[in-house]
Amino acid sequence: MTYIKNRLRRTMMFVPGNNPAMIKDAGIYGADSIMLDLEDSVSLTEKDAARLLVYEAIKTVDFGGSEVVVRINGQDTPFYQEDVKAMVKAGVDVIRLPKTESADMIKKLIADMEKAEEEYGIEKGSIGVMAAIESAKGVLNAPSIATSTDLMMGMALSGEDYTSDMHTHRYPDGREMEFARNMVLHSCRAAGIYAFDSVFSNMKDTEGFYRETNYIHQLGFDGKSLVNPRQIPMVNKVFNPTKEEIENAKNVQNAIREARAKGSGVISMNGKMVDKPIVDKANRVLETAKASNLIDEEGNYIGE
Ligand SMILES: CC(C)(COP(=O)(O)OP(=O)(O)OC[C@H]1O[C@@H](n2cnc3c(N)ncnc32)[C@H](O)[C@@H]1OP(=O)(O)O)[C@@H](O)C(=O)NCCC(=O)NCCSC(=O)C[C@@](O)(CC(=O)O)C(=O)O
Ligand SMILES: [Mg+2]
Repeated sequence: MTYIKNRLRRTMMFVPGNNPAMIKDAGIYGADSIMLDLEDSVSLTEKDAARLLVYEAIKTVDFGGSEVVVRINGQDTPFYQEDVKAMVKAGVDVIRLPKTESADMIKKLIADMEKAEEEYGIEKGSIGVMAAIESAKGVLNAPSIATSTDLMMGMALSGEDYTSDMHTHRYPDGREMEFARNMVLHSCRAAGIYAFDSVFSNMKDTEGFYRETNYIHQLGFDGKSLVNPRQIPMVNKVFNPTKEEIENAKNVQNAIREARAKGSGVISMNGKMVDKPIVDKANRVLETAKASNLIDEEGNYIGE
């Protein structure tokens, strides 16, 4: 496996690293990324067993088209060093560092990965990293964390630990996470990396899940961390462009082509101005549609 810098990353599903049944079938649900977890879903007594299981799984399980990410244990734990070594040796796509609070923590991770890469003869730079932002300190340092290494694939806001650190809870309107969401998102956009929103832990609250997913899609996040396969189609429904949006994007491209042929960079389409930023947005809609297999090579709609 090798880390791919640019790809579709709408859904990143946590899979407990000590659950062989869940790990074995994780690839069938069509998540863009599967995140095998060695941290908080694994009890202290199971840490070594989970590391071995995840190592074997990366080597042997077919995860379909999903990218494989592993959330290792934090740098303040006795499990961290072994986790880094084992995941580098296994050749995981991306390592996710939990509870990241500074650029120095990422620099330490990179140094430890490089040591392991040398030891096991793995190509340097073939494994990406991502940072989970889970505290006030992490949020305030998000801009420097985002730019701490060229191998940074993205950052995720971790709503459960973050709201605990802030002495609050998760509320339906999400106001308690407004500042953190905007800090993480702006840091990611400025650094040109992916931005992931938090898990939504109440599996029964479908309405709440849709409300939150629509909200973070509107803000500009690339995707969301998930805890259950039932959440995958719901996120895709929100993030995938509709047939109407795809048709509109194609019309924008045609309109600007026409305008440029006449020597202009701006044109009116159905009473709305079309210029460069509108064209950039239309291009992004069509790139997402293509990556999600909603249009074919010629741009014809083939989605459901
Ligand atoms: C929540 C629940 C117990 C519900 O169980 P249920 O039994 O009700 O699920 P059902 O829907 O009935 O399952 C139907 C079928 O799907 C299979 N299936 C279910 N879930 C699957 C899955 N995840 N992967 C593969 N397969 C799965 C299941 O095996 C069954 O298969 P089958 O029997 O064959 O039909 C279960 O989903 C689960 O354990 N989730 C993962 C929880 C987890 O990892 N938490 C830690 C990460 S968060 C954190 O740490 C906070 C954070 O750090 C986050 C941050 O940093 O972002 C922060 O601070 O915010
Ligand atoms: Mg957490």
